[in-house]
Amino acid sequence: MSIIVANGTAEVESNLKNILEDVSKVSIEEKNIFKIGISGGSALKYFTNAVLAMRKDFSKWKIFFCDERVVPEDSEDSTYGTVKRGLLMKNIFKDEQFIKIKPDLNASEAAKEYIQQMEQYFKKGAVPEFDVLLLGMGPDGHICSLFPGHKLLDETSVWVAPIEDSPKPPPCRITLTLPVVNNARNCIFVATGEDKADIAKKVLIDKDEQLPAARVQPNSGNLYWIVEKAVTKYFD
Ligand SMILES: O=C(O)[C@H](O)[C@@H](O)[C@H](O)[C@H](O)COP(=O)(O)O
Repeated sequence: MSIIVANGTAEVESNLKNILEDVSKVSIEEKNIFKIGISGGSALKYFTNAVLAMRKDFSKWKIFFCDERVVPEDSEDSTYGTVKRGLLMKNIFKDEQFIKIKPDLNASEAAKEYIQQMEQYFKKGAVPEFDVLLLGMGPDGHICSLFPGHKLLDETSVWVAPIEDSPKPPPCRITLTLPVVNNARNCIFVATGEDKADIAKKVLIDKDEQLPAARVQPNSGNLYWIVEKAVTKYFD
């Protein structure tokens, strides 16, 4: 695990940019495609700024969602909608580069349909191997839409699961499951702000596996934590 301590959010973004440039280059050289899963919240903002600073050819990128809220695309809660209102409109990506949910379905149908879309990009019968999963961590230690104490944390039978009782609104979502998260070639967390200091200590120092973020332990991939200095306040 690499913990990268950044002085401020601009340094968070530049570290993220550097890692994404390196790993996307390797993936495209090896396989002619780069498959990344992105999260909502502040991670999405840092992703957007890192991408805007790159000024490169993104045509080989395919962008998936680590989780998504089952809401219409024009809702402020839609992660894809937020991307669409930002990066797409700046003509950085084409709409077809995004693998997105069908928001008219219910959560259960949307999760199944998302798996079918993923099957076009990952080997059938094997756990999908993302090149990068970009993860945020909630103040309760959640990742994707996998919340502490929720039964979905133990879900191993599907790549993508529905959730209809998310403790954080909106309640209906789909989420990658932990076996998929841990099979990624690179998991990159971004965590900023002093309000993440307490939970970051529990996850990174105490390694409390009740917390979803502490259960991100890639099988053979790399794990990066890009954290602002304030997040490491209780590390000593
Ligand atoms: O679907 C969601 O509710 C968010 O995407 C959520 O999972 C987010 O990633 C974390 O809460 C961290 O968000 P912040 O970094 O903004 O605190």
